[in-house]
Amino acid sequence: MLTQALSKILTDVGWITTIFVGLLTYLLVRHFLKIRKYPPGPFPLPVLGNLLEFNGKQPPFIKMRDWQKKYGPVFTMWVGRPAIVVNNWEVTRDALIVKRNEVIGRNKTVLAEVIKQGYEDIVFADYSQEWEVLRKMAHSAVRKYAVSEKLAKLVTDVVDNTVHKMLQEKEPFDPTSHLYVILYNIIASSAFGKRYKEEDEEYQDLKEQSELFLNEFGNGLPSDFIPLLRIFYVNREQKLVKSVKKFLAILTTKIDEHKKTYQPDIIRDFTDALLLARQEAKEEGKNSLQYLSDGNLAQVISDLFAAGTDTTQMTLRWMVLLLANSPEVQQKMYEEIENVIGNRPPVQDDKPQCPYISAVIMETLRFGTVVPLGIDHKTTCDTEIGGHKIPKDTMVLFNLWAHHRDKTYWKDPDVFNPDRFLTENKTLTNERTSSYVPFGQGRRMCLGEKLALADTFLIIVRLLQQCKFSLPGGAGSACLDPQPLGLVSVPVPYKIEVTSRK
Ligand code: HEM
Repeated sequence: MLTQALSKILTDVGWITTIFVGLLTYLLVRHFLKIRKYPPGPFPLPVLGNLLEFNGKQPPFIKMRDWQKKYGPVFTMWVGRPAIVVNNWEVTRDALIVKRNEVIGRNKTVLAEVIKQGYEDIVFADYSQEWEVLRKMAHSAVRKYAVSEKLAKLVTDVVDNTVHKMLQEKEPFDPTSHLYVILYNIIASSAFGKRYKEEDEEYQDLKEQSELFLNEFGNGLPSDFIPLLRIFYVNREQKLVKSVKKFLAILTTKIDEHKKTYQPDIIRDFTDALLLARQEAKEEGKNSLQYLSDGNLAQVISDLFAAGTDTTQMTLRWMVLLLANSPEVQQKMYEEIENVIGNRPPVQDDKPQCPYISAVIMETLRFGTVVPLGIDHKTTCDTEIGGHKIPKDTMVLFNLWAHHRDKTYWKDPDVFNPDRFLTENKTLTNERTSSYVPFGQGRRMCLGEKLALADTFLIIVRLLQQCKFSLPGGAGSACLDPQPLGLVSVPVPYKIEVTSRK
């Protein structure tokens, strides 16, 4: 009797083991077959993929550049889904310029859906007619503003205010919050004509939402990497929803105020430019009108804030650090300012006469590469990238940081050297040199490039006309590695001393 029962249990256990081993084999074979569809890369664990390799010791974009040495310029990394990583300029050029429309989609993520709140925007919009309409409209508004006289006056005003505050600092200080006020004011003023003081409640509100977004959600939501995690992060998602709604409510109020005072022949800011585009679409019976609801306009302005303030602010953080660390570069810039501009406020037309300053800006954008992985792209059809077949709807990351540190294209890429952008005659080299992509490339390229370059030139000139930056530890004492965490490239926190040039 006992022997019979024991034998039945053993038979059952045998079945259970067989089923378990069978299931495991099936899952493993499926896993291997799935991996084989994409270019080879670091081996992904089931479910977790390669996520555990990003352990905070090294920025992800540097880790991805290092993987390139083993797997080649195009490889697959698994982050909940397969992501094709491109580290090389020739491949990027083929994918984004030659193939034009084949790798310009955006991936659907929980984060993007929360931000969009049911209305399409530009940054997170997949390749569609709606994206094309919104992008074209915003691009034209931003470009017009970048060359307007208003911008030069605004920058002088905002920077002078900040210089006054910086010079009052008694001890070495972190310049981040000062640079933030400058950039926030420039974007807020360009977007809806508002000037803020640091203590203004609305400024604090906007800043709080932006900081929350960058610090807590800048690396995405965990559920976008492992969907099962969504149930554990409900509170975090709610916090984001609350913050996004608060931010959009402020922008909607601004649009409502503008609608009451708007005059088509006096375009005061981006919001007016967007209202004009909508009015024209209505008058001309254009199809695009359906994409220009108040919700869309708020999303577009929100994009300009999100994409425009932190990027330029982080670039200036790199620049101030690099100049404090290299006094000889700072001195050459100052001499060019003295020769070309003197003490009067700078204007856009001064830029062509200042090749050295332009070279410093270009080198800072290369060296810092503040958006090192761009914004993730998605294939819009079955295509080929770097000789590998890639299915439709696959995530593609262009490692812009690796492009800027590629020894094939750059001599001593880890050295900050503005002269690399100057010819022997000290004129600026062709701005579109190979493997130079701080603003991305192709049809998804940054639409704020012109404004960012204009802002950076006007701000740094006005700062250097009045101040000299140095490091408490002296020239050459700076740490020039990016912070190890996160998807943006920012310097490790530093302190500077500022002295008046007067
Ligand atoms: C130094 C400053 C800046 C840098 C380095 C930068 C860089 C970038 C990069 C790398 C992308 C991704 C391109 C891609 O998807 O391939 C991007 C997209 C974008 N940027 Fe910028 N950006 C800067 C400033 C600005 C400014 C000032 C604005 C507007 C006021 C802006 C608006 C946008 C928008 C709307 C997109 C999304 C374009 C699209 O998806 O079609 N950016 N930027």
